Amino acid sequence: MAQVYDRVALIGLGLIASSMAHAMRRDGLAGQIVGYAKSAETRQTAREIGLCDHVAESAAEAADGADLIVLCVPVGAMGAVAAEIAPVLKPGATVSDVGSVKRTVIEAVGPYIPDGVHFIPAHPLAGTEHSGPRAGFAELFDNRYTIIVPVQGSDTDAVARLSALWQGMGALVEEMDPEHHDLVLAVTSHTPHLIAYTMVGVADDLRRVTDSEVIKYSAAGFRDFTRIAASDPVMWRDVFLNNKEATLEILGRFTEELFALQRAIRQGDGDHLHDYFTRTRAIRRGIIEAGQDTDAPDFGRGKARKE
Ligand SMILES: NC(=O)c1ccc[n+]([C@@H]2O[C@H](COP(=O)([O-])OP(=O)(O)OC[C@H]3O[C@@H](n4cnc5c(N)ncnc54)[C@H](O)[C@@H]3O)[C@@H](O)[C@H]2O)c1
Ligand SMILES: O=C(O)C(=O)C[C@]1(C(=O)O)C=C[C@@H](O)C=C1
Repeated sequence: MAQVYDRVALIGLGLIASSMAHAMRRDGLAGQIVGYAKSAETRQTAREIGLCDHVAESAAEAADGADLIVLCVPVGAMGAVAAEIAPVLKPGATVSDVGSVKRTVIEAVGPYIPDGVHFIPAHPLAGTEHSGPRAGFAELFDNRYTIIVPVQGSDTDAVARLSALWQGMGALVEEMDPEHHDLVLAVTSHTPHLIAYTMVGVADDLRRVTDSEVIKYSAAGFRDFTRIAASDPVMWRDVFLNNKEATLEILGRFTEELFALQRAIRQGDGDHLHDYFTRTRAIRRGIIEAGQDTDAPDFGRGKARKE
């Protein structure tokens, strides 16, 4: 694929930024990649592994002269970074981000974007429990959705160009409005993470109390919970503080269902349990039959990735 942007600045050099750097290089999508992270240790690591063409000493130095600036920092840090880079943004440049929450990021960053600069928030629905500049890999976004969340008056050419970059990095691109994004992600990502954190905490408490080996002998499902619960605490603290309304709404519904199942177990109501599990099994099967399982070997064939 041809180059999409001349100079790309990545602010924050963790899992997502480093994966973007590898993916952009794999496909020659950027003429030059400049990076910056707050911690000197991270900047040093990025230099050692040759992650970018240049590692800057400030966010403003990285953003200066860039055609695309992508904010890859925890959601709670987006506004401060936007304030820092605002004075050096060149006319016609695009500022984007990869934050897991969209409405509060738009509120925090939007006011700093000068006239003549495009602001196009985005969110790749891809990740791992690892963080930092060594965690990235070029294939992270392959066949995964990236949600672009255009703000009012977003320039269509600038949106198309950013979409082309994400498609070049292997992603399937869709657009959503911020409120819808935050609600969908509260269901599919944020609340499930909270449940995993809770379950791992409960198991850990139990281990201490009984001195049994619940974690050592955990089966596959629980092992997945522990993987998710190993995710970066700063990132996830910021997700919940910034998607309060939607996660509280989904948690409320979750708790109601959980109480109903708890009552069914207590009362020996096998029909309730059987009906419930039959319904949830049908959901998984429906996803697979509809060809919506992005892990299926033939998913997205011919849609996004070039062979
Ligand atoms: N990890 C995931 O699964 C995942 C998936 C999609 C989107 N996201 C979002 O992407 C963003 C980055 O997540 P990540 O997983 O790459 O995190 P990470 O912890 O791997 O990296 C974050 C980076 O930001 C830097 N940083 C923190 N505050 C900063 C500041 N004020 N100025 C400059 N640099 C700063 C850190 O030094 C680090 O290099 C977050 O907003 C997160 O919500 C994460
Ligand atoms: O696979 C994982 O480790 C993830 O949790 C990735 C995951 C997700 O919930 O799917 C986590 C947060 C993001 O904003 C997007 C993707």
